[in-house]
Amino acid sequence: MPFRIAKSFTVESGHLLTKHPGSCRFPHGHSRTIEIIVTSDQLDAADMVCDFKALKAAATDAVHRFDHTFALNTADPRFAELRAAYGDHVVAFPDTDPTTEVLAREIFQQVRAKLQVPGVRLERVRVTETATSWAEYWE
Ligand SMILES: Nc1nc2c(c(=O)[nH]1)N=C([C@H](O)[C@H](O)COP(=O)(O)OP(=O)(O)OP(=O)(O)O)CN2
Repeated sequence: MPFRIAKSFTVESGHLLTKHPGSCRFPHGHSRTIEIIVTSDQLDAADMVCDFKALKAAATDAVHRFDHTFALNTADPRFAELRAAYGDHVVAFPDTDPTTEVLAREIFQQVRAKLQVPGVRLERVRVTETATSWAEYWE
């Protein structure tokens, strides 16, 4: 797979980590960059892996889910109350903390299901947490 391209997105994303021993167990937010990275053995008739717009189309819903929303473990005692108050702006993670690793896995699985370009493979998804930390998921 000698060719690799990526499309990046930025979201304003809130969460808390119920299992974290430090300050991350309290509500806080991140300006996250989400990178969708795909590979291909060859270029198409337009001399591209695929149009960047195809990556944007495949990733928009998965990325938008985390923009100006709050990701929360359903086991958090306040989950039901917050979901009732804020609806889909509280994104449910069943009995799982929405760590950066978990977000990367979730986005990877959603984008892979939507990306339908012959010969193009979703290689990985990288999600930043802060300016100095990120997580990737691939299969
Ligand atoms: N492996 C992971 N570790 C941590 C996660 C995570 O999702 N995966 N998340 C957090 C917190 O959400 C925290 O906001 C980010 O942690 P960190 O990078 O340590 O942030 P700091 O700004 O405190 O970094 P410094 O470089 O130490 O200032 C924690 N860990």
